[in-house]
Parts: sequence; C-alpha cells; structure tokens
Amino acid sequence: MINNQLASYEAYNISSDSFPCGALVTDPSRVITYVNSYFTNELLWKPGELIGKSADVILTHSSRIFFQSYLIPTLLHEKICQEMQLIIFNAQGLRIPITVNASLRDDGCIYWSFFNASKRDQLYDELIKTREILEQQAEKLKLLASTDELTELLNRREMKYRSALVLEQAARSHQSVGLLMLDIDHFKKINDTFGHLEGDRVLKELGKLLKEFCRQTDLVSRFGGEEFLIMLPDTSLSDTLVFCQRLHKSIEQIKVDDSLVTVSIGVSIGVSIGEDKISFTDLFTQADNAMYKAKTLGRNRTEVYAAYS
Ligand SMILES: Nc1nc2c(ncn2[C@@H]2O[C@H](COP(=O)(O)OP(=O)(O)OP(=O)(O)O)[C@@H](O)[C@H]2O)c(=O)[nH]1
Repeated sequence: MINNQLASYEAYNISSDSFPCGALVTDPSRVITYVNSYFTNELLWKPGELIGKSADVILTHSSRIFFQSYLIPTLLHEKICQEMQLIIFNAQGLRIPITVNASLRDDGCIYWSFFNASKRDQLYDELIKTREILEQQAEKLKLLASTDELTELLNRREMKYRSALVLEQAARSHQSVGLLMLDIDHFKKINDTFGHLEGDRVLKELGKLLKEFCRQTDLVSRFGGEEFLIMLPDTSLSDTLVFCQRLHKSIEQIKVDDSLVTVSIGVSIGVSIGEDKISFTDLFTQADNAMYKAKTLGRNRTEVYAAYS
C-alpha cells in the first residue's frame, strides 16, 4: 500500500520541493541538515550556506532568543509546536516574518515548516491603520455632536447634559453653583451695520474670550444665536458677581469697526445660584429672567435672579 502511494507520488514528481513553504531539518545540536528548494527559490539562500550551519544563521536576534527560550523547551516537552511567529533573514539580510510549525522526532531531529507571513503582517498593519482612522473619525464625530461649530464651545445639548451632572454633584456635596445667561446687546444692529460675517467674527472672538476667561472646570456654551450660558461649579453668589464684573470689562475690549465707526461689545448677564437641589431647567429659567431684567434696566450689566437680589 505504502509502496503504491510512493509510486504515485513519484509519478507526479512530488517531493518536499513541490510545496509552497520552507522545509528544514535540524539535528539534535540544532545544526541544519536539510533545506528544501524554497530556501533557494524564495529566500535566495544557497543550500551550501545553510547545511551544516546552526539554525541561528537565519534567525534575527529576538527570534533567536524566542527560539532558545520558548520554542526548543516547548518542543522538548510537547514534541510539537504550531503557528509560532518568527522573523528570519533571507540571504540578502531582508527580514521576513514567518509562521512556523515544528515537530521533534525520537532521534532528536526537528522538522520545521516555514510559511511566509508577510501578507498577514501587511493585513494586520492595514487593520491597525483602519482602526486608528475610525477612532479619529469617531473622536471628530463626538466633538461635532457636542460642540458648536462656529465658536467650538459646548453646544446646547451637551451643556444641558453636563450641567445636570454638575448640579447633581453640587447637591450631594452641598456646594453652590453659579449660572450665567449672557446675551450680546444690540447684536442685530452689529449684523445690520457691519454684516453677518463680522457678526460671526464677534461671536467667535467672544467664544474664545469666554473659554480663556473661565476655569477648566467651568462649563462654557453657546446656547443659541447670540446667547452664551456659563456654569461655575463650587462658586458663591458674591464670587459669581465679581466674575461678572471682570467679564464685562474684558468683553468691552472686543471692538467692531469699519472705516467709519468703532463700536464696543456689551453684554447683558443674568445670574442664578443653585444652592440646594435644583433642576437645570429651573436654574436656567431663573438666569434667563435675570438676563431679561438686565436688558430692561439698560443692558451691558449683570442682574441676579430676584430671590437673591
Ligand atoms: N452673524 C450672526 N448673527 C446671528 C447668529 N445667530 C443669531 N444671530 C443674529 O442675532 C440677532 C439677535 O437679535 P435680537 O434678538 O433682536 O437681539 P439684539 O439685537 O441683540 O438686541 P438685545 O438682545 O435686545 O440687546 C439677530 O439679528 C440674529 O440674526 C449667528 O450665528 N451669526
């Protein structure tokens, strides 16, 4: 039966040279005793450069360490190891990633099969790159979903969400929270006089100023057209009012001009203070009422919600 099979292999001229992988045998001293023609055809080694040499000649430094410290002990113990990853050199010193299967025979010789894994590594690289791109896109989408495009401040939805969390935390730790509703005065006139593009520039500049003016822990948002909402965690009424006075001074520095007129920006601010457990909607309504009071009383000023004034 076996003789018949060998005969049929011979008929097809099959030998280990026919397989599209490297075949290599090492003796008990890890000296190479056989390589198939894959090493010549694909890896450009001449058989004379390998036969009689230690297997170390084809291994990179780190693969040699892995070979000695893991592969050989595993083979001695299990007699077989599969799908191990190594890097070998071709005859020109090029590093080739390979997958190795090996079995240890009773005579101490090890039979190795080497599969070129360059394509698999390329695929891994492509997958890693794709994952990085997707992560960056997800990050951008997250930012777009939570920020206002023009000013890059938090948008209305994100502000509501984060403010509610801050209020919950403040109620637990019995801290007061300042909420400021800030509305640019006569913004329609700015648009009408200087154009919408200039109006947009003012919104952007104010957004930048607010971001720089506030602490990292404050929440700063563009809540609507020319309305900004700011939440100051752990801030009392008196500290909030000091903050507002400084803010008015700072905002006055923003100018709009054309060749004929120069105008300073003014804002009306409404303040409410969350001391006990209060919902975002209630605190917001209070600040909004106070802001309308500031408008009514002449603009470019801060008013506090009636309960505190
Ligand atoms: N350039 C620009 N203008 C905007 C934007 N969003 C809203 N506006 C304008 O802001 C103006 C707001 O006008 P009003 O609500 O009358 O308020 P105001 O002129 O500021 O007057 P007071 O608030 O009473 O001081 C309108 O002209 C809107 O078109 C924006 O994104 N860009």
